[in-house]
Amino acid sequence: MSLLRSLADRDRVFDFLVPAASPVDVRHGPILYLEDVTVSFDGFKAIDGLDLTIDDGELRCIIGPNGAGKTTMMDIITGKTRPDTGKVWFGSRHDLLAMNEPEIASLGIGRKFQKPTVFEALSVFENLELAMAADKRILPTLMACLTGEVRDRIDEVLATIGLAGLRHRPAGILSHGQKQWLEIGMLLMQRPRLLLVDEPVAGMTEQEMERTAELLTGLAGAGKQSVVVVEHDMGFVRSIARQVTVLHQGSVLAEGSMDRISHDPKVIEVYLGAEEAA
Ligand SMILES: Nc1ncnc2c1ncn2[C@@H]1O[C@H](COP(=O)(O)OP(=O)(O)OP(=O)(O)O)[C@@H](O)[C@H]1O
Repeated sequence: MSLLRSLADRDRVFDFLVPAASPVDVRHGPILYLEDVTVSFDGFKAIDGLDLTIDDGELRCIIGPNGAGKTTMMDIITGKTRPDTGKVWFGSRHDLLAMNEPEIASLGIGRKFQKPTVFEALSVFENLELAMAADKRILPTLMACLTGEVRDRIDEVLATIGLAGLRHRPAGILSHGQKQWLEIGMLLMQRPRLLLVDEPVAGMTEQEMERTAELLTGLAGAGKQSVVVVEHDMGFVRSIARQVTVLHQGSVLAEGSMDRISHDPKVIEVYLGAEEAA
């Protein structure tokens, strides 16, 4: 019972809890499109005329000072926060502003929050099994015999996240970094098209950071999913970024390669100067 209760309590929306949706259409455009999005909290504009385009298969880093609106932007994409104005589209078929949080998750938008929330008493394998998208209801998922297809998918994900050797160990014994990879693996079980990842390397060792860089670049490189990473660690951003978007006061201050961004006087003034001084 406690397992079912913890499932219901979690921030994350599991794909198997909601009906399947029609696939994203990226034949003629980006996978994610935000136009002139604005949201106010008690008169304060946390997001102010935000435009953002993410191409299919892209790995994008979002940086910006505290309070720039990064988390609010993720909340808008996943349906947690409803903007006052603007457009938010997933491919050319799905208007995300017309959908609720579980519906958006079922489209294949997975979100990884900063803190890992794996089920510590379950094994690594069982955590992945639980996250499997094959069955849409909880109880049959927990009780069903594993099909070969599910086992294959779990093996594939275990190899991707580098935890194959720990498959039968309880998730509770994993290091912080390994828990983060397991949670990314749980999202991958649902075969997402877009992964939103919030500060993945906070609290990680250098080695874990390197492994996480390989994991995220590999996911986007394989072309099966697009990845949006919000991160403060500039060394990590430098190691993975192709395109970087800098948010400031709820809108885009600058966008481009890491090299271009790090020489932009506006970015240095509001963000990089402060980061390097810290
Ligand atoms: N529910 C809310 N009610 C009131 N104000 C909010 C709410 N959520 C966010 N804000 C405000 O909106 C602004 C943007 O916050 P947000 O958390 O999106 O920034 P951030 O870029 O993610 O910051 P950080 O890097 O510190 O996580 C902040 O000034 C914050 O205080």
